[in-house]
Amino acid sequence: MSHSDALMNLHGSQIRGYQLLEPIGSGSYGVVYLAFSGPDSIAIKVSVREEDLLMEASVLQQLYYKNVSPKFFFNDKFGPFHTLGMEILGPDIESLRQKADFKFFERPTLIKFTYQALTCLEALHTLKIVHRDVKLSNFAVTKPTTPENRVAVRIFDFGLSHVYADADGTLRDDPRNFDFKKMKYAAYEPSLGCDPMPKDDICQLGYAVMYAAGFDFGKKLKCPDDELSNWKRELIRVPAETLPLPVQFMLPFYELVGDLDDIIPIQYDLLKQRVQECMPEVDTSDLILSDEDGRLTLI
Ligand SMILES: Nc1ncnc2c1ncn2[C@@H]1O[C@H](COP(=O)(O)OP(=O)(O)OP(=O)(O)O)[C@@H](O)[C@H]1O
Repeated sequence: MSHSDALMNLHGSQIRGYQLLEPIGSGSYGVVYLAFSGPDSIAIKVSVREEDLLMEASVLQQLYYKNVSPKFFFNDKFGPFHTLGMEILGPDIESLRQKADFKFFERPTLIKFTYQALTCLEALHTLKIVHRDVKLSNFAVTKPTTPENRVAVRIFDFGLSHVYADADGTLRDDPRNFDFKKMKYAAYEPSLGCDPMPKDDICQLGYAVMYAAGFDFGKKLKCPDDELSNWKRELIRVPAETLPLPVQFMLPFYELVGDLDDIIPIQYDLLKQRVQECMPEVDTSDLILSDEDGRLTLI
């Protein structure tokens, strides 16, 4: 059996006293299992990529008290695999988008998601860590705990993350040498070959929000490279003329994203203020995962 087949067939295995049940998600390099020990349930990611998993464990440890990511429980070896035990989250934002009417979120949901996702990125960037893989499927909501099913946005999957600077601000190289030019949804500057920086995470968040609003981002990504690159550049230069219709109402946010650079510190409060300005009546903390007859809707 190959390693990737074995990764999918760990049901019943015991890791650190937890019994693995069914896989609840999988990505390019890992499978995430639901695991139980008595009444406790957690998520365990099992992967063959040691370096990425160690990076992920380190980021989760640093974010433990920030309430922006799943809580870290352990990392360990399991035969040829590497494992990461963490708090179990609710559904990821991409699967919730797929379940939404017409496969896009209503405007208030977009505002709440963007606002809370910015809080997640701020916590990460404060640690001088850049995520580099910001997309809807790398955000999830917490498991609902209140009777009205209130949830909060969390960021996860730090396999591509990088500590981009030392405490004194000296920039650090990543020996893994990922080629972000090949990532179709890379922000404009990384798509030209520049190292991704915090502003690029926010730019990618802007793309994710367009997609969540119903813009056919998949089709855009299939454009020839030159056309795609021009569009990304124009989005920064003249957002009012370039923004797709479903997110025109968020122009104040996109204008500020277009002004970000790598020198001036990012003003997260101002970004969040701009998001709020787009719909002042929306309470950005009031995110609900409604469950009507088993149909999950993020509102
Ligand atoms: N803590 C968690 N709780 C619940 N589900 C999770 C958790 N972590 C990950 N998942 C699920 O597992 C899926 C895969 O996880 P993740 O994205 O971390 O794996 P990956 O191999 O790094 O993926 P990618 O190909 O995106 O890099 C996620 O989309 C999500 O549905």
